[in-house]
Amino acid sequence: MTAVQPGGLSRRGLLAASGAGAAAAGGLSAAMMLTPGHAGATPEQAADSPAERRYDFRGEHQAGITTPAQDRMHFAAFDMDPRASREDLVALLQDWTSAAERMTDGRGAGSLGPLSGPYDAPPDDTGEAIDLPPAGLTITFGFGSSLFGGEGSGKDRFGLAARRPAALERLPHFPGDNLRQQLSDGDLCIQACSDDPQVAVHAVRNLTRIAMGRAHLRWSQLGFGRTSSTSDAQSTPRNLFGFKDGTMGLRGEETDAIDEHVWVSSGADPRAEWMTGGSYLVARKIAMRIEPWDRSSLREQERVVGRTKAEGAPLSGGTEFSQPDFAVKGRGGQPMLALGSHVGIAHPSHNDGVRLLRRGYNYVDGNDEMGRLAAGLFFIAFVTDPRTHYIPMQTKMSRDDLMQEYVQHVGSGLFAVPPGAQGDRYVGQGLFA
Ligand SMILES: C=CC1=C(C)c2cc3[nH]c(cc4nc(cc5[nH]c(cc1n2)c(C)c5CCC(=O)O)C(CCC(=O)O)=C4C)c(C)c3C=C
Ligand SMILES: [Fe+2]
Repeated sequence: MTAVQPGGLSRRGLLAASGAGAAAAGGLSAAMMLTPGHAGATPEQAADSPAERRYDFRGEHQAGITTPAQDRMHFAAFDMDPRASREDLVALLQDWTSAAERMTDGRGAGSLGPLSGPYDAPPDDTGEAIDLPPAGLTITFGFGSSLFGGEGSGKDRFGLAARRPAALERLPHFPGDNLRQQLSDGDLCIQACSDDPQVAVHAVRNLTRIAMGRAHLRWSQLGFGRTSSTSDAQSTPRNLFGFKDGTMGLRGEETDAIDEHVWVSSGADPRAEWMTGGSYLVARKIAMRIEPWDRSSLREQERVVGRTKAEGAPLSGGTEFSQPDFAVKGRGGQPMLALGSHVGIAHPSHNDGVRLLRRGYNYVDGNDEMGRLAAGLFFIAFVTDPRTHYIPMQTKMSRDDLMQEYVQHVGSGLFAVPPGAQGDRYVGQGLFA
């Protein structure tokens, strides 16, 4: 996904152009006072300044997948309202498409903006992003299996059962899972990522407002501090265990590997040809047992991860980006890098060559009544097929991963992410053709 030249009227431009305070005081529609023009970044600034960076919403694939992972995330899952029809669903996706296109371009969610329109009506944007550039905002939409009805998901309310992808089943129960229904599943999902948390929250808030009467929030999660790198240009961040995370993640620049492991190819599922160019989003809310971890020795922590805490190098030797060597033996003939370490379990050589495009975030939801941090990792991966690229690896992890002692999966969701909306199409339009 490339950063694009800004177009249209930015939020900052809107404020400047509208003379909003005066308009409001005089009871005028500030929309009438707008003049064309743009006060946003030049392409050079867009390239140089993370705050001014913007990504085109439209394209072959949805943004927010191979886009360089931003630092903040707001993820939200929605259920359709009980009385909503297929026409309501289509209209919602059309409205979400136009709002997402506007907001990722740094404009308000609606055409009038936060300070315009009839004085006696609610503004079509909530306003907390006035003056804020998009900071690389991407908005990515997905469909949950319950949207399609049939096969255990109830009535086919939207006439979609025949087009449900075979890969879009509810994820199975894994040993050790302690899933809460109020943190799992959903008919629809939105992943909003930005380098500014207020911009990501503004996007989800406005999309939720737009959905009113058609769909409602089921659960949501804020994330800070990416735990992955999806571009060669990014340095490796650290997770809440204090380890570098994302060293071996798939990078957007590896286009052949991305085609193989991330995008759904034509012919992959005759029933769901509409998914060509799309992907599957696996979301797992993973609580981390921070206090026991903090009381464990550095030796134990490195043994569990399989990498050094300082540099993130495999325990078999080398530097951060050296390949692990599981044959290297240490004292007493024991492998330097335990096969049960997290890296040992997850390495492609032990998973039929599978690689994941991970896009997770740290989270802290305050603390529990015992004074323990309610913290963890909101794991997101985009995969070509969860049946080959997630379920087998998670099955092994939940059984054999040394890290399992320090984590517990509490939320879960699998969503079909349609290809990007091109031309004047709306996101997911192929599903309704
Ligand atoms: C099923 C997939 C995975 C889950 C769930 C998962 C949770 C999880 N991971 C860490 C920390 C690290 N993971 C690292 C590497 C790594 N993890 C997965 C998959 C899952 N992780 C993969 C495929 C890999 C790459 C393996 C490889 O190719 O070698 C690392 C090492 C650094 C890196 O390569 O990114 C760390 C650290 C936590 C804390 C966590 C759940 C809370
Ligand atoms: Fe991992």
